[in-house]
Amino acid sequence: MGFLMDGLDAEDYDRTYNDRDLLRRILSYFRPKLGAMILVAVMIVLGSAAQAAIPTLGSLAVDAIADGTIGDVGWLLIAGVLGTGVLSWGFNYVRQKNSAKVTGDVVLSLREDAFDAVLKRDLSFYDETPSGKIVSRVTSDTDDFATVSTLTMDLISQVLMVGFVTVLLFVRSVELALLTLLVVPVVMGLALLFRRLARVSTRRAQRSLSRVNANLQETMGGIAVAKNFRQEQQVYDEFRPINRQSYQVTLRQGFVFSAIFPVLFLVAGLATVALVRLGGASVVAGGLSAGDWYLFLQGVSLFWFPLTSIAAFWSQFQQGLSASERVFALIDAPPRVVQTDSRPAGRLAGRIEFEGVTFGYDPAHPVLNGFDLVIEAGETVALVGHTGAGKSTLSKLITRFYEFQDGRLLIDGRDIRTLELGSFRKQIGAVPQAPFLFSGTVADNIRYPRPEATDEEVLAAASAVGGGDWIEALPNGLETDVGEHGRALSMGQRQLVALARLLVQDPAIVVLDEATASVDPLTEAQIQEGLDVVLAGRTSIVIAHRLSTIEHVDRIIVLDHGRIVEEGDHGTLLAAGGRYCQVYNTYFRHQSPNYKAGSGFVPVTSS
Ligand SMILES: Nc1ncnc2c1ncn2[C@@H]1O[C@H](COP(=O)(O)OP(=O)(O)OP(=O)(O)O)[C@@H](O)[C@H]1O
Repeated sequence: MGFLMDGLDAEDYDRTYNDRDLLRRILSYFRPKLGAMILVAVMIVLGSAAQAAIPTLGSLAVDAIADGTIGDVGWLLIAGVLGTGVLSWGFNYVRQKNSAKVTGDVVLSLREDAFDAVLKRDLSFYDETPSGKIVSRVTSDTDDFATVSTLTMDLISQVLMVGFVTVLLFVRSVELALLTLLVVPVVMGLALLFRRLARVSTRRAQRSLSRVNANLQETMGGIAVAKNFRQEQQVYDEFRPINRQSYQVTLRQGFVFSAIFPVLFLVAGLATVALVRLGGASVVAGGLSAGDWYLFLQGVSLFWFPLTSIAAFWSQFQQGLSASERVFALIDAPPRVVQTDSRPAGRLAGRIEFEGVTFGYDPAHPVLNGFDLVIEAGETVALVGHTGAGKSTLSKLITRFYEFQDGRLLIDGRDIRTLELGSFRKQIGAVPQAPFLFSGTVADNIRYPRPEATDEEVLAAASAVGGGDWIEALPNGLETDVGEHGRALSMGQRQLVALARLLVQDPAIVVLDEATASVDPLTEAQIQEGLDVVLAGRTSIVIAHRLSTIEHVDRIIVLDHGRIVEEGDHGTLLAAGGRYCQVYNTYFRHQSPNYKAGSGFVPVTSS
């Protein structure tokens, strides 16, 4: 059981809505479709009446055969059955057409709302939630939700038909009708019991499917790396248990669902046997006509079918409900990053001040504890330190990925929480290690932060980076298609595009996570030149991985376990022989042009 349920826990933002709230929320999506739904309801009533009329006509025919009048009324009855059949088809057609439209429209708006909510989520949300799981909520969960509306309409139509049939049965024989109805509470009791089981197993099945999706998504994203390292087998080995878990959980769901029918059919079968026996005896004794008896037997099957499908309905209905719960939870997920005000940031100078900032991804385990740091406007600072020291964490707080728990973070002396996020982010240029390029041309990607930028502005930005020579190396210059995720460009070219993009954005603060991938010396020089141009006049925080960067920045900050252990410029720090030298020996020493294996160590004299 443990293995079976591994990884099927709810997401952080999942919640349980009470039935009333959930229903109210669902109905709010249907309210705009009231007209079409009324039409559907009318068609359901007419269609159900037409369906109930056919066995009645049949029973009249049986009676007519019994009393020998079939020759006179036969054609009339045939015409009646034909007419009712055609009408029934017509009612059904109008109903299906309109209900498909209602369902489609509801899914459309729900999916739009879900996608809108996804776009509004904090960046920490994407840091923590596998994209496959998000995709699954926006696609398959909204689809499952649609089944709720289809099923509800089916249920209403079936309940109505049961109503018509019940009235007919009571008109013919009160005793037999009561006998038929006796079994209803048993069936409904079983259905309700089943409902609880179905809800739990359905939720698990949905979660296991989204786990499969998340795994697939991640695998596809990193397929090149996996293949490079010949890790196909390991990738497969990771997928297998997740897929098997989905199989097991879905199988279990199937077992739960299929268990109910044999039980229900058994109860229904016993009731039919009793009716055949008692009704038959009544016909023989003359208390009931043959036509009535026929109507009862037909009526019972008309009666049972909806009852059993109401029971089955619960399972799918629950599936739809828990899917809608998942979509609403996504839409309602509270933001982590909370602004206390929304004052326009305006053009910032770029002074950044951490004042006693405490932050932990898990608040119980802070990564930063009472952290202080001032970065002056226009200063270029390199953050260095061993892996896990807290370099990315600092940049994620400045870019407002995450909410810190204590202290203050001031930008130009203003509390970062009081700035309107949209205008603040326009002033922040963040460049990740592997810059992401969207499908389209190089020019489209450079223009991305400011779509109204003219061709001249785009060309000027591209030319300013690395002297612009790199554009000539592209097969179609700035019109070169970058391919999916920029795969048609080299790593170095992607970085140059990202730098040109920054120039078009013109932010006051740049947060740059330097690429670790090595590029050829020419591109390296172009990137360095590009950086000089792009960072000039802006406050820059560089998570440094390149020797040429640390040699040129105004100040290097050495971090260790979320604390500043040393700061100063490259020369001074090297001379000091402290913690910086350890970091230098580990990460930067070998990048020197004069490097020979095993050489270039800087002696560490204090730490
Ligand atoms: N999304 C996250 N959730 C939980 N813990 C995290 C998360 N990101 C980072 N951490 C933890 O926070 C600490 C600081 O990580 P951070 O990424 O800031 O280090 P870093 O100095 O940037 O390291 P690297 O050079 O490897 O990127 C580490 O202990 C890390 O495990």
